[in-house]
Amino acid sequence: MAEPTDRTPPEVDRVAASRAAVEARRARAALKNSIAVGTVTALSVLDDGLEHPDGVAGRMRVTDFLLSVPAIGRTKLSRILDDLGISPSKRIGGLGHNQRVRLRNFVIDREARNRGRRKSRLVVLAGPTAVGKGTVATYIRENYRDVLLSVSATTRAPRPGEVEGVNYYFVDDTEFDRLIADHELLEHATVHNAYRYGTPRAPIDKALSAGHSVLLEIDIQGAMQVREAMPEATLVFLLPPSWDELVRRLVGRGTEDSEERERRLSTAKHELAAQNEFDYRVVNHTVAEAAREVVDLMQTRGPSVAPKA
Ligand SMILES: Nc1ncnc2c1ncn2[C@@H]1O[C@H](COP(=O)(O)OP(=O)(O)OP(=O)(O)O)[C@@H](O)[C@H]1O
Ligand SMILES: Nc1nc2c(ncn2[C@@H]2O[C@H](COP(=O)(O)O)[C@@H](O)[C@H]2O)c(=O)[nH]1
Repeated sequence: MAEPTDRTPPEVDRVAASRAAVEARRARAALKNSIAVGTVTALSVLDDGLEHPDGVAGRMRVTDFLLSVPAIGRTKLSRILDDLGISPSKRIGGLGHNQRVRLRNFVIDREARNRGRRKSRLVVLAGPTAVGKGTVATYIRENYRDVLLSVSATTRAPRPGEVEGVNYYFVDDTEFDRLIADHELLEHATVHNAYRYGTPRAPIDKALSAGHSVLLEIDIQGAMQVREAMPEATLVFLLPPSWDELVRRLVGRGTEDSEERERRLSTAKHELAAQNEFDYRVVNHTVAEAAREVVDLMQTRGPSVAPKA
């Protein structure tokens, strides 16, 4: 669909603009989903847009296109646009020759780097409350023996059934302050504006040196700190099949009162918006399948990765 011109009557402008916006939203959603499951590459969408400037992909803003690519978020976006010499308002179909070449080379390089899925010894699993991070992480600990599941320190009280040193190290504020002061934590954060959580550094260094894979199940602030401290880490965002299912899981778990549930759901909305900052997204339809997808991203050693029957 063509951009509105000065000669277009205002009513047609509005209809055309809203139709274009709907189509662009659809294209962005399709791009996001298809890249996640690997059926369509960003390059094929880009080429479609370059070949057909008036088509859906051609009318997509370069900004929206780049934001649809996993692991490109708003923070990286402006640096990428600067490097490519492309203004944020440009559409794919409106790029000049040199801009086209630079953007295309950028996408080709990126896809070549990601091809075959990057394997890492350190994987960070994050995602909104009640999506199932703890359940998937526990499944991995019990079924994939070569993977060390990091045990965090927290200032929150144990829930019924939680065991010191298995689920968490339960510490008070004074001890948490000491852990920070002595640089014993790889990352730490106050989660849901309530309690403090942190990842002890020493067991991770030891496991990595011994050639084991390590899984961290932490919140998004912590994931970003790990990326800074250890850029070789792979960041995985766990998604619920739907928002309603997320709420069902939170309510069904029954471990928070309604005030705490509201607080967690409000954090969850912000957290879902950060998913493009991650290297991979995995949808937690079933625990075993989500766990397998996460372990697939790790360099695990031989038979220890076989799940129990
Ligand atoms: N694939 C799944 N299908 C159905 N229910 C699930 C699935 N994964 C987890 N659950 C259930 O969802 C609830 C929340 O899971 P879990 O406690 O692991 O979430 P979490 O992401 O660790 O939450 P939080 O960040 O709040 O600690 C639990 O009752 C769990 O049994
Ligand atoms: N930044 C960190 N976040 C952590 C860590 N350990 C757990 N968490 C996250 O906290 C919330 C709440 O956990 P809950 O057990 O009280 O329900 C959850 O999102 C965890 O992922 C950590 O070491 N660092």
